[in-house]
Amino acid sequence: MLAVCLLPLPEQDPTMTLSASSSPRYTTNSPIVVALDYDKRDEALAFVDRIDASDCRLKVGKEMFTRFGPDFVRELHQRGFDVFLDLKFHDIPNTTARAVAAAADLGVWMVNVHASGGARMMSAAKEALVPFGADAPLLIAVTVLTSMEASDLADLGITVSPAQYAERLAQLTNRCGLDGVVCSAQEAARFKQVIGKEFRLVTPGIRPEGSDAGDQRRIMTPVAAQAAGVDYMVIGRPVTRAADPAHALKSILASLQGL
Ligand SMILES: O=C(O)c1cc(=O)[nH]c(=O)n1[C@@H]1O[C@H](COP(=O)(O)O)[C@@H](O)[C@H]1O
Repeated sequence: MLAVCLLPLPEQDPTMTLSASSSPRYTTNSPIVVALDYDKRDEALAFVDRIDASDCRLKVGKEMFTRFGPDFVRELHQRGFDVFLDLKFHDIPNTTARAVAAAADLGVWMVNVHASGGARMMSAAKEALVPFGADAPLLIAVTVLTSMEASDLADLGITVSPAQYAERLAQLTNRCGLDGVVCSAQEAARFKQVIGKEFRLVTPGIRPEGSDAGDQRRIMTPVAAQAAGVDYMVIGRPVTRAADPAHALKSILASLQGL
C-alpha cells in the first residue's frame, strides 16, 4: 500500500522523529503550515531549500497539485517536510473516500474534505483511512472558508453568521470522527471550549500586523491566533510574497516564541 523508502533523519534537530511511514512525520513544535501557492515549481523549491523542516510544515493546494502533481509532493517529502494536501475534496461519498485513500497512499501528513459534503461523505472518508492504521494522515474538514463573510453566506441562503455556521459544521465533523477542522482563528477559542482540546483547529486567514488581507475576510494575527488556541496556522502570501520569504517565516516564528 505505502511505498517504502528510507529518508535520512535531519541530524540537527533531536525533536524530529520519523514514524514508521514512508513519508516524513516530524514532531515539530512549529504551529506554522506555509501555503506553497506558487505557479513555478523552481521558485517554490528555491524557498523550500532555504528553510528547515523543523520550522514549518508545507501545504500543497489546488494550484501546485494541478500543475505539478504527486511528484511535487514526493519532492517535498524527499526534502524532509510534512505535507498538508489541501485539495478540499467534496463529492459523493465513494469518490471522496477513494480520493482520501489516494492521498494516504501518497504518505501526506494531513488531507482535507469540505464538511458541507455532509455526514455520509465525511464518514466514508474516515472509513477509507482505517486500513492505513497509524500511517493514516490527519483528516480534517473545511467549515466556512476564511474568505467568506455574512453576505457571502446570505447569497447561498444561509442566514446564520459565519461563526454559527462554522460551529454547526465543526460539530458535525466531530460527530463523524474526523481529527479536526479548518476554520477561522476567530472561531478557535469557542470551538476548543465546546468541542474539546483534542479536536485540531487549522486556521488560514492569518495576517501579521500590517500585512494585506487580500481576499481573506475572517483574519487574525499569528500571535492572536496562537493565544486563541489554534493548533496549526496556515500562512501563504505574507510569507511567499514577501521580498525575502525565508526571513518572513523566521520573523513570524520569532513573534510566536515571544509569547
Ligand atoms: O483549506 C485551506 O487551507 C483554506 C481554507 C480556508 O478556509 N481558507 C484558506 O485560505 N485556505 C487556504 O489557505 C491558504 C491561505 O493563503 P494566504 O491567504 O495567502 O495566507 C490558501 O492556500 C487557501 O487555499
